[in-house]
Amino acid sequence: MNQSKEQRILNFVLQNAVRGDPRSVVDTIDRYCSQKEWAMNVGNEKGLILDKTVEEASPSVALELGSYCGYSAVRIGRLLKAGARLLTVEFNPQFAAIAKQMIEFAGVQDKVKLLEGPSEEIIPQLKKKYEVDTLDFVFLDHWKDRYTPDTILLQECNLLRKGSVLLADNVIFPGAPEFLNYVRKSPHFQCTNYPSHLEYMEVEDAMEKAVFLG
Ligand SMILES: O=C(NC/C=C/[C@H]1O[C@@H](Sc2ccncc2)[C@H](O)[C@@H]1O)c1cc([N+](=O)[O-])cc(O)c1O
Ligand SMILES: [Mg+2]
Repeated sequence: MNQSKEQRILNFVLQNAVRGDPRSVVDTIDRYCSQKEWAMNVGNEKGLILDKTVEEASPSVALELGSYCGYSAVRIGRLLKAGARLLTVEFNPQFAAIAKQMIEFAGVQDKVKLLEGPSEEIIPQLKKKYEVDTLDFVFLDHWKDRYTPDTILLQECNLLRKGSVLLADNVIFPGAPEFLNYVRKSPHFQCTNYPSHLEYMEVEDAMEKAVFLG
């Protein structure tokens, strides 16, 4: 049975990146996906915006919705301070298996935990089952029509506190118009837009930061 694109990306990392070196894993995925096969990793241009936002938030507990191959889980995990943790949610079993191997190869498995299941099931379990009080940082990069319902669900589950930072990928392409409308109209969020480009392409894209005001 021929391999999936995601398996080919993982194999390329296993053969070309340096085990235990998250930066080399990120760079190797970017090299493969810009030269061989496009894939929906956040990429290096938007990745720099992600890095700066994570460093500024300096989260103790972070959540990622949509692990895919683990690119941004590794990218975020490498920046976390001692004792901090990232929970990354993936519901596709094939992608979850790839992401777990990517996280382990990069050596960030002590900081990054992959939770397998849909976000709407996992989010309500975070407090009791995963011992989360509130989330300091949330990266939204899963199905674009889930951004708004999951942002509402995070609030309903009391997982956000004054200053919690949400960062959403792809608000221009493929686009998340109802999410932009929701957070920009809500009195509970302070929004900032970061124009950029779609990963590995010259297509316009942007990220949106929404800070919860309580
Ligand atoms: O569609 C995109 N992303 C959807 C991502 C989806 C990821 O999250 C889960 S869905 C899930 C995970 C957790 N809970 C519920 C659902 C999927 O299994 C996949 O791993 C996308 C598309 C483009 N593009 O150019 O077309 C560019 C991008 O940067 C993108 O992020
Ligand atoms: Mg994306």
